[in-house]
Parts: sequence; C-alpha cells; structure tokens
Amino acid sequence: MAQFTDLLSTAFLLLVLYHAIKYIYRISPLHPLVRFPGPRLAAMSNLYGGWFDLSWRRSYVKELAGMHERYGPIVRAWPNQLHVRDLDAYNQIFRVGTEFIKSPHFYTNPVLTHSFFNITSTRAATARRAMMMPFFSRDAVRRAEKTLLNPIIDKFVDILAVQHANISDDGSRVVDMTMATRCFAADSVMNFEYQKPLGVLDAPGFQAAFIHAMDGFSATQQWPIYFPKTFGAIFRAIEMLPRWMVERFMQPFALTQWVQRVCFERIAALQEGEAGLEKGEAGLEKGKGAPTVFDIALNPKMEKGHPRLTREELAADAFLFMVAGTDTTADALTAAVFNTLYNPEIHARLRDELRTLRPKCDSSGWAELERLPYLHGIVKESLRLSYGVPGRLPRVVPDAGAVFCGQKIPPGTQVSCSIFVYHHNESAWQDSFMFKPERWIVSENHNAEAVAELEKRFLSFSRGSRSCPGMNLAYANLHLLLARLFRRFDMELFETGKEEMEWKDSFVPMTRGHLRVKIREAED
Ligand code: HEM
Repeated sequence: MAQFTDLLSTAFLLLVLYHAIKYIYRISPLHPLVRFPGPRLAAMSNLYGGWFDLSWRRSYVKELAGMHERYGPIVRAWPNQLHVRDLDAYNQIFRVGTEFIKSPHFYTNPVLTHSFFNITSTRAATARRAMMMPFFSRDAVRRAEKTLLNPIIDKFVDILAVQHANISDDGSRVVDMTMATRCFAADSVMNFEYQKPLGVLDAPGFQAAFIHAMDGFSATQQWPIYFPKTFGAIFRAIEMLPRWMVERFMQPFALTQWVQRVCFERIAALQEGEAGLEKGEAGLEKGKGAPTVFDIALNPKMEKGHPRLTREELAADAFLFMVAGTDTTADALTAAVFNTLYNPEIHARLRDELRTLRPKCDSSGWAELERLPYLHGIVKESLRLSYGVPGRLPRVVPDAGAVFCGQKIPPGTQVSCSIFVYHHNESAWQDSFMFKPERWIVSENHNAEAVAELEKRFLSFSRGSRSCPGMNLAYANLHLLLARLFRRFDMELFETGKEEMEWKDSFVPMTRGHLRVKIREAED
C-alpha cells in the first residue's frame, strides 16, 4: 500500500512538474521560438534587440522565406519582434511620413556615424534628405547624363576594350566583372556627387584596394548590428591609433579612412569655394561650376526648415552616398550580365533589340533606352533578383500600435521586412527564382494591368520617406551601361556558374565567387 502511495505521489509530482515546466515554457520568451526550424536561430535572437541573423550562413533569408511559406505572413522571433510578409503591412511601414522609425538597435554602424542613414527619426532624416533630393530627381539625373554619367561609362567601356585584361588563347579577354562593375559604380557615384571620380577604375585589372576593403567590411556586418557598443568602441579605438599603424596592420580600416578623408576634403573644398578647389589631394578641378549634390546643404535656408550641417555631417553623407550606391548598383549589373549570358535566348533577344539602335548605341540616352522593352525587362529582373538590401530593414511600431493582417501589434514591437522574402513570394511572382525579362513586357497574354501589379510588388529601392534616394541614378546607369556593354562586346561566361553567384546576406548580397567573362569587340 505504502509503495502504491509513493508511486501515486511520484506520478502526481511528475505531472505537476510537467505542467509547471510547460507553463514556464509557455510564458517564457522561448515559447514562440518553437515555431522556428531550430533553436540555432532562436538562441540569441533577443540579443541586442534583433534577430540573430546568422548572416555567415548562406541560407538565412531563404530560411525566413521558408518560414513564411509554413507559418503565414507574420512570423515571430520574440514576443516583441516579428517579421511580416504582406504588401499592405509593407506599405504601412514604409510610407511617406511614416511613424515607424528605423530600429535604433540596427542602424548603428560606426562607419556611417554622422550620416543621415543612422538617424532613426523620419522627420529629422527627411529634413536632411530634402536638401539633397532635388539633385537625385529624374530630371536632374537626365541633365547630368552627358556631363557626369557618360564620361564614366565611356571610360569603363574603353578600359574593357583596351586595357587591364589577360588575353586568353582564343584572343578574347577575361574580365573580373564583379570588381569591374563595383569600380564603375564607385567612380560614377563620386563623379555625380562632386564632378570628380574616386579614381578606382584606374586600378589595374579593376583590382582596386578600396573595393577589396569594402568586401572586408561587408563580411563583418553582423558585428555592428549585434554588438553595436563593442564594435563602436573598437572602431573609435582604431581611429585614435597613428595612421601608419592602421595602414600597416588594418588595411580595410585604413582604406575606409582614406575615402572618408577624400569626402571630407572635397566638402571642405566646396565650402571654401574657388580658393579651396586648388589645394588638397582631393581638390575639385577649378572652373567646373555646375551645381553639386551639396549646394543646398552648404547654403541652408532656415525659413525652409533646412538644418545647418557640420562639415563632418556633410562628409559623412558624401561617404554614405558612395558606399550605398556602389555594391547595390554593381550587384544589379552583375546579376544582369550573369543572367543574360547564362541564358543564350535572353542574350540573343537583347542583342537583336540593341542592333536596332544607332551603331554601337554610343549616343542613345537613358530616355530612349528605357523604351526598349527587353532591355528594360532585363534591368527590372536584375534589380528584383539582386534585392538591393535583402535582409531585415527593422522598424519600430509607433505609440498608436499597428494592425497587420488583422492582428493587433503593440507599440514598441520591432517589425522587420525582407525584400528577398517579398520578391520570392510565389503567389505574387510566378517562378520567382527564374530570370524572366518578359514578365515586365506588355504582350498579348500579359496585359498592362499585370505589369502594373508587378510594379506594386517591386521593392528593390524600398518605399516612402526612407526609400533609396539614388534610384534614378541607378536606373540611368543600368540602362546606359548595359546597352553599351552588350552592343559593343561579344561576351561569354568564363568559369562562372550558379555556384559562384550564390550569395550570403552581408547587408548587401555578397557572392561566393566573382563573375568572370570573356570579352571581345563585336564585329557588327
Ligand atoms: C541598384 C541600385 C540600388 C538599390 C537596389 C538600392 C536600394 C536601397 C534600399 C533598399 C534602401 C533602403 C535601406 C534601408 O531601409 O535600410 C536604400 C537606401 C539608401 N540608398 Fe540606395 N540603392 C541603390 C543605389 C543607390 C545609389 C546609386 C545611391 C546614391 C547615390 C544610394 C543611396 C542610398 C542612401 C543614401 C540610402 C539611405 C536612405 C536613408 O537612410 O534615408 N543608393 N537603397
């Protein structure tokens, strides 16, 4: 009898223990995490207020897309952190004048300190952006086409034609297109900003040290996001070291500091006017009086609500434009070249279309090229499948709270949206992983409404007050450069397949290998 009572009380105790554990588990923050494919992702998700995005793992955002397929449009990482894949939610979060501020845990990168990228408040960032946005409008970019965009494009294609490449056995040249497009983008953005390029296109074989340094930085991007204080402290400590020491032992830092100095000197030169333009390694050429991106910011009008920026802030914005515009533009160009060459039918259709232009299309402008349906389709697909910034873009739910997909979301919740996830929502994009320029072309079985619907779901430049200010510049460069490249050269892939083009999320996508192409002047 005693044994039976013992057994019963043990069973009872076990039952109580089981329910106690279950209860503790249910009220503990671990509870929502069981819905995740494994504890790895969950384990550190609450650290520093972000998802632990395991960005060294190639499949992170792909896992996220899979979770949405399994669990619906809202996936929780933590009670106060969630990921949404719903167009209405996106448009609510990323609208003009949004009250969903950028997450202060995420937008902390010390390399971008003083720039408006790290300003979380929409109002403060908008006031600052407003001074520069007129120079990025469609009209402004069109006006700059001949004087600021084309000279860099001409230089790029001329280099491809004559220099910097190894001649292979069959007489064609092998070009590292991953590096080439990034050198092009960095020089193009800098030229657009100050009418003077950075000079990286001149690096032999496009192997510019600064572009390699940017790679080094991209590879460490999870650190400033998850360990902002530690990374910030390390960064500040490095800034205090003597320059020779940084140059000797920390090349990526040294090169980044060099470009930051170039930006600072160029801003100083603009501030000091003509006298300043003549001095300094980064001095602008005398006599080039066209307006620059910083004209309004250098002469702010208080009555219009313009903030007065310090030289550090202006230089930080100049540096921001350069880094924000380099990898993104180059990734889209790389995606365009790779996918076009990988699919012979797409390549042939593009070549046929470009042959309708004046010889070698050297004088065709952006407006004309944009009207070429197939080229335009290639540009759109390249942007869709290079994603711009594929990861989380976290924002904070405002005091009024929010409603996503019928669910009430409390204030203070951190909500993330991934462009990668949206662009691979199969219910919106059929065969989402396939490169299909024709999906953007109005045809017999694909009407204008269907294309307009895709536009609504196309998020490469994000939306609203914090969307990409460089969108028009990027579109112009993509149309102009791709037309020139495919019209002037015969190209084929060289030892580059899908495996080399696989990527991981380092804020921007970083491919496993480089895109290399054989290139020779086209005869027709
Ligand atoms: C294919 C090219 C490009 C793509 C796909 C792209 C995409 C994006 C995206 C998605 C964002 C939002 C990021 C976020 O919310 O954290 C962004 C922001 C930004 N982009 Fe771009 N971008 C491109 C080119 C450029 C160029 C050429 C420039 C400059 C000349 C530029 C400057 C910026 C800046 C300054 C921001 C920060 C905006 C802010 O914080 O308010 N981008 N871009």
